[in-house]
Formats: sequence, C-alpha cells, structure tokens
Amino acid sequence: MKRKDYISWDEYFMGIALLTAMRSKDDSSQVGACIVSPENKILSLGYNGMPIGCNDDDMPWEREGDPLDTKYMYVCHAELNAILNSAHSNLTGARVYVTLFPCNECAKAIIQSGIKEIIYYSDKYHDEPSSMASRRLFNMTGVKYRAYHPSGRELTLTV
Ligand SMILES: Nc1ccn([C@H]2C[C@H](O)[C@@H](COP(=O)(O)O)O2)c(=O)n1
Ligand SMILES: [Zn+2]
Repeated sequence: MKRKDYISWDEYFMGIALLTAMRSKDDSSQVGACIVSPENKILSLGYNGMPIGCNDDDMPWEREGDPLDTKYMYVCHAELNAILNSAHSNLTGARVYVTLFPCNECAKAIIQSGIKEIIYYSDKYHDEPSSMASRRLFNMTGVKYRAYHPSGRELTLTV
C-alpha cells in the first residue's frame, strides 16, 4: 500500500532551508535558502555567512557599534549565497524557499536571477524599509511571494 504520511514539497524544501540555516554562525539570525526548479529539483542551497577566505573567528558578529565592526558590512546573505552557489544552473522560473523574507539587496539578486517565486518562513522585519523595498520590487516585477504555513509536523533527525 502507498504511504500516506509522506511530507509535502513545501515541507520538504522548507525543511531543507531550515536545516541549511543551522550551518550559520550568526548568533541572532540563522537564515537558509533552498532554490528549486519548476520540476521540483533542488538547484542550490545557501546560508548566511562570511565570504570565502574570511575566518569566522576573525570577523565581527556584532549587530551594533561602529559599522565597520558589525557583521552587516561583511556577511553574505543566504539567498545571495544560494544564487551564487548555483553558478551553473539556469534559475529562470525557479522558486526559493527562505527562512527569512529577503532584504532589498537579495530581492534585486533574486529578480535578476530569474527566480519567480519566494516562499518565506519568517517575516520578522516586515515593517523595516528593506522589506518594504523588497515587496515594492517584487510587486513591480511580478515575482510572487507567499508565507509558508507550518504544518505543525515535527521532523526528527538523529545525526
Ligand atoms: N533575508 C535575509 C536577511 C538577513 N540575512 C542575514 C544577515 C545577517 O547575518 C542576519 C540578520 O541579522 P539580524 O539583523 O537579525 O541580527 O541574517 C539573510 O541571510 N537573509
Ligand atoms: Zn539579503
């Protein structure tokens, strides 16, 4: 008999985005992104982290203070990393599952890459100018976005 309690595509890909986020060294926000083709094939993954070659232990992870001593000047966002990690894939018509709604910089990269849909888990910066600009960009360019509605299913991994 065919199993009935298999996970949905949305649960599967958001689950992978959440797992990918667990690689992040950022203390306050761990973000993961999973880019998926129209045929439901995973094209790329990314999480927020320092650029290749920068030692995580030598970089600032602070949120406040002298801008040069905060993480914001240096960290690569999950969505951008996922796009850059997919260098050999065509992202036209793809969708991205991301654990945090994209900032305006990632919104620009998403649009330019050809990704057409965003499924996001958290929208905790909804009222920040960065999120407002992202929505403006997505609305103008026809990129769809929707909140992920957690199914409540608990997935346990023993690693
Ligand atoms: N869509 C986003 C938004 C933010 N990030 C990264 C950038 C930082 O590492 C962190 C946000 O830190 P916070 O201001 O919450 O302390 O998340 C991202 O990867 N994608
Ligand atoms: Zn971003």
